[in-house]
Amino acid sequence: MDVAIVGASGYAGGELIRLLMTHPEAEVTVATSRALEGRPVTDQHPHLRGYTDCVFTNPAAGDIEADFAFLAVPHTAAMNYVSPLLERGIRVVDLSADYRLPRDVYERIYGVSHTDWFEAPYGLPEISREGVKNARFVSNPGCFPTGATLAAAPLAPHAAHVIYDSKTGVSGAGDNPSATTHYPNVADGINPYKWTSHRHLAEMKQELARLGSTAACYFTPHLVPVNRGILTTAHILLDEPMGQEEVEALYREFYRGEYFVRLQRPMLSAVRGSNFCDIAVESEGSRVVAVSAIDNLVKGAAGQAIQNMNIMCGYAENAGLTVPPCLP
Ligand SMILES: NC(=O)C1=CN([C@@H]2O[C@H](COP(=O)(O)OP(=O)(O)OC[C@H]3O[C@@H](n4cnc5c(N)ncnc54)[C@H](OP(=O)(O)O)[C@@H]3O)[C@@H](O)[C@H]2O)C=CC1
Ligand SMILES: CC(=O)N[C@@H](CCC(=O)OP(=O)(O)O)C(=O)O
Repeated sequence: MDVAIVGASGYAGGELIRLLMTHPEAEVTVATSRALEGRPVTDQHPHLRGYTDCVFTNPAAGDIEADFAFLAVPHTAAMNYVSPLLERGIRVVDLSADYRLPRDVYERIYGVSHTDWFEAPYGLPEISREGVKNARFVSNPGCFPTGATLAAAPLAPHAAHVIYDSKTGVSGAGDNPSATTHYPNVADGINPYKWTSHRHLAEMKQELARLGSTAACYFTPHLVPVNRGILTTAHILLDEPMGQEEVEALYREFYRGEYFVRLQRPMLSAVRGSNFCDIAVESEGSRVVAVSAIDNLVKGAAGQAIQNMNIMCGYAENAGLTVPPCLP
């Protein structure tokens, strides 16, 4: 199957190329970048030298030739590609935020008008796999909502309040340098940002509701001096107290058979480069602390997008996603 990656020069696009190299059914035949048109992909992604001869191109949306396309471009850019691709029979996973929320919520939170909105399945397979099967278009979740929702999901129907506290690596901000990501501003520090107003909060609320929860939901992210990974501590305040054994049994049952969820002590280094989400829980009665670790560029972006492609196309769900993590 020929695969196009739109936005292939970015961090998420680079990860799509890397991971798809080991996919038995998919081959990257189109890698787009406006700024790097005509340059070898390995100029931007030198770690892939020897693995690909691809050259960046810059086709119009209606001229992209492929069986499947990933959109790894910023929100507001993705919405220009979806319909032209679908109209030509190309299946699509969008990694941006453009189709994750109802239109009015999206427009309010992102402060833009959506020019091509329609409802799309939300591709967090461990929660909503059925909607992804046989879909022609899937919206890939945000990185924070992925780790947060997976941490709290088994307890969602029993929760009165869910407070997510996340630590994220700097690659979450993409490869465009800024004052926020400038080395001296990140190194040796832990910086909370958007304490009560991060744009991913709406997605977190949406996913708790999908799980049958009426819990109030709060979220504060922190930038930490690591390249990759999101560690989320979910404080789940329960309606009724629950003991440790009961909580552990609930998580084991909820995630039974889920290849990408491992119930073990979460460490960013133990999931790095992989599509795993590691989760552990501890109960103190009416509060359960659930901690998850993901790689923001893999389970939080490119890996989950490939997982969705696999489900959409009927491939093994872990095809192209079996390379072990790279601790330390
Ligand atoms: N980084 C992360 O951890 C995560 C990212 N995402 C989402 O994935 C998408 C990509 O993120 P990331 O890789 O970090 O971003 P980067 O900034 O690293 O890369 C963006 C890519 O999109 C291209 N691009 C930018 N603007 C446009 C445009 N208007 N039209 C077409 N192409 C464009 C860029 O190349 P060029 O300018 O040369 O065309 C580049 O290839 C974003 O929507 C992001 O929110 C989702 C989850 C996690
Ligand atoms: C460190 C950092 O800046 N992280 C980004 C993560 C957002 C992201 O990746 O965007 P998606 O909505 O596509 O998931 C942020 O907090 O905005």
